[in-house]
Amino acid sequence: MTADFHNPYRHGFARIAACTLPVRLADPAANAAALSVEAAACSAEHVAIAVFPELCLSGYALDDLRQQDALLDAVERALHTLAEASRAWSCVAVIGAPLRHADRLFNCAVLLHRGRILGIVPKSYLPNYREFYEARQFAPGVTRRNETLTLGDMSIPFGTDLLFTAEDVPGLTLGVEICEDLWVPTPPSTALAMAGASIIANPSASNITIGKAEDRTLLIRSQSLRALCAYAYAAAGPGESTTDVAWDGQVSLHEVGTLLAESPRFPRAAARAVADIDLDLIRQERSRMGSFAACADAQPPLVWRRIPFRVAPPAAAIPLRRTVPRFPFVPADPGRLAQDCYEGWTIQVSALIQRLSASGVRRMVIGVSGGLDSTLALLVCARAADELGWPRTAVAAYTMPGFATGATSLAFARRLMSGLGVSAHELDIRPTARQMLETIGHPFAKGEAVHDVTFENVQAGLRTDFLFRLANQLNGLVIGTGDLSELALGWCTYGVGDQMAHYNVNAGMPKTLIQHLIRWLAREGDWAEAVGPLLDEIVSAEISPELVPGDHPQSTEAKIGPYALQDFNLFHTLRYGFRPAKIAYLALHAWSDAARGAWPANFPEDRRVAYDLPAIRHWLEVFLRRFFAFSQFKRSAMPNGPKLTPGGGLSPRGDWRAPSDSTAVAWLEDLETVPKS
Ligand SMILES: Nc1ncnc2c1ncn2[C@@H]1O[C@H](COP(=O)(O)OP(=O)(O)OC[C@H]2O[C@@H]([n+]3cccc(C(=O)O)c3)[C@H](O)[C@@H]2O)[C@@H](O)[C@H]1O
Ligand SMILES: Nc1ncnc2c1ncn2[C@@H]1O[C@H](COP(=O)(O)OP(=O)(O)OP(=O)(O)O)[C@@H](O)[C@H]1O
Ligand SMILES: NC(=O)CC[C@H](N)C(=O)O
Repeated sequence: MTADFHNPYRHGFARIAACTLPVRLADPAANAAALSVEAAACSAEHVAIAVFPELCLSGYALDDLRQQDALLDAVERALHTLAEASRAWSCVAVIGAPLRHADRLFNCAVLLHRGRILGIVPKSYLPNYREFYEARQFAPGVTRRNETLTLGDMSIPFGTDLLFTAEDVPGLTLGVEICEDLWVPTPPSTALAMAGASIIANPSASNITIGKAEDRTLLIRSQSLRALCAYAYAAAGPGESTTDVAWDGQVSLHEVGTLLAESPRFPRAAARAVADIDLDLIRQERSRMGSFAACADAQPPLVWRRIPFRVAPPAAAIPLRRTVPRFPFVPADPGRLAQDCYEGWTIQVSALIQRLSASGVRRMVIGVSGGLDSTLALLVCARAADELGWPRTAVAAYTMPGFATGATSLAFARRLMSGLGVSAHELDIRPTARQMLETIGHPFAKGEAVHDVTFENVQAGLRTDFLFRLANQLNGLVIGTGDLSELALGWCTYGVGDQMAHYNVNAGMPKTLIQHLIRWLAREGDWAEAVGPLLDEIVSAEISPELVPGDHPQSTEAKIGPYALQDFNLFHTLRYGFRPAKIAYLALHAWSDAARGAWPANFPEDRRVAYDLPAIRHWLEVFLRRFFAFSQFKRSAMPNGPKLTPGGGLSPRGDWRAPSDSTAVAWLEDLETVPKS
């Protein structure tokens, strides 16, 4: 049965929980009862895997009580009870318990599911330093592979060679390591991930000391990034013995370096972090980064036992448990956004400085329209001149009014050039454009109001012609202005205009980030006073190519879609290769409710809009047609320019190689699976 469109399992997600709960020391029956309540609650929330703390069935901080047979017998009885109780849960519960095996005692993770114990994983590396004395009671599990543990009438796979694979959720494979295992130079999760585990569960009992939570987070986050996996970490909290240490019950879910969910620290009651893990994202990252597979292939061969289980996820609509950022290129967190602006801008400036130095030219030549893109490029040029110790007049800036140039844009261009102190020029392209239109026999030259693409491109082309010849004359480079979003949509004029330049500083910069970058630049640097308020005005203006005359400026977004949505579509297509139905599903979560989720700082209130599914679907179709079937020939011939965002670049020599004569059929077919309302 195919799940409902509004169901995360249909779109490659699996719901995972990391849980902590109060324990009673040396009281397995009571702990089993509490665990049962929590596992049932997770099941009710459609969780596929719920991870509980290390030794939570007995309590962790028991020291030598761990070796008491009465306690260990009680643990085994409690496990039987839990196995029985698990018939009522749909989730796999990963719980910690001390278990006897082969005349030794092991610190174990037990995986319970629908009345069965799927397997038992012993802790590989025991901490036995500072406040830890585990080696006094436990045997290390690192060498235990391919064994079976007997518990009453149950024979259970036991070892560090176990992987748990969902048969009915593609890409869901679970590997387990326990607390200290993460703190060693090569954690078992590294091998587990390379053997196919997409999710790593870590039941932990990590006492808290000042600053330690940060260290844990650093380890978890980096392991999830390095092993390209999701990492569910569940630490022991209330109830653990405070004889000599204290506990904070930290639980968190990370996915490939990103924190998805965490619970408050120092909980007094049961607490959990729940999130939908993107298994498509993990698969895509692993298959793209060939070094992941190469590293896996270079390891000494190991035999893994793969234990199957069935999640039986719900088929009906259920809400997604995950924040989907509205602007994948523009973080809502103000600190992160400021940092991204600083980095993006500095990369642009330093790349331009390198190109200017290497080429030996002494001038930058640029067309200034008063629009966003040329504003940013002009600021980059001005700063490059400053850093090179050149006068600002080394920037030869030209505003070139045409048939549709608005008075506001022209005024913006003039004020910007003079405020920055660059060498400012005005060059009317209309006589030359008329001449060209007449020469090619265009009806506009005879006075007819024909404003077709030829009419538009004659203007864009002449501007570029002027700039290139001026560059020859001035010993300069033409600095390009076209941005990443326009390149994605083919919204630029081939061979000229914002498609062509000697060096394009904006080629890697998405439009949604440019808007914030200009706001940020309005407040940074020594030009804040001279042009800061002007920069705010430029960002607030309607985006328009101003190539067609009319009562209102030509609206770019009315034609090719809101950049907010098109940048969203671009990011998920480019970075992860997601199918259109998934992108539409994600966009719906990001954009269907203007009141849900954070907006980036300073984002204007009147632009805080929502998009419903029909709008999302419509603009996604425009994107797919333009990106896959139309615009690649423009990208195949694009000039040099730096990649800027981790979301990707579109250079045919770098981040995006594609044929110029492809169709969009496969993507449009997939889009058909998206409901029309
Ligand atoms: N697959 C292919 N391989 C090689 N060449 C191909 C091709 N498909 C079409 N062509 C050729 O390319 C031409 C189409 O490309 P092109 O000449 O670029 O023209 P086109 O893409 O039709 O028009 C450019 C559009 O971009 C807009 N624009 C331009 C500049 C800036 C902005 C802005 O707002 O920032 C917007 C402008 O308003 C106009 O609508 C076709 O007429 C054909 O000659
Ligand atoms: N009136 C103009 N004077 C000088 N250059 C222009 C003019 N109009 C366009 N250009 C040049 O052509 C480029 C492409 O024009 P376009 O309208 O796409 O860009 P923009 O106005 O800078 O920014 P946006 O695309 O955000 O409106 C400009 O960045 C600029 O370099
Ligand atoms: N239980 C453990 O393995 C704890 C050891 C680990 N280094 C920690 O303090 O988090």
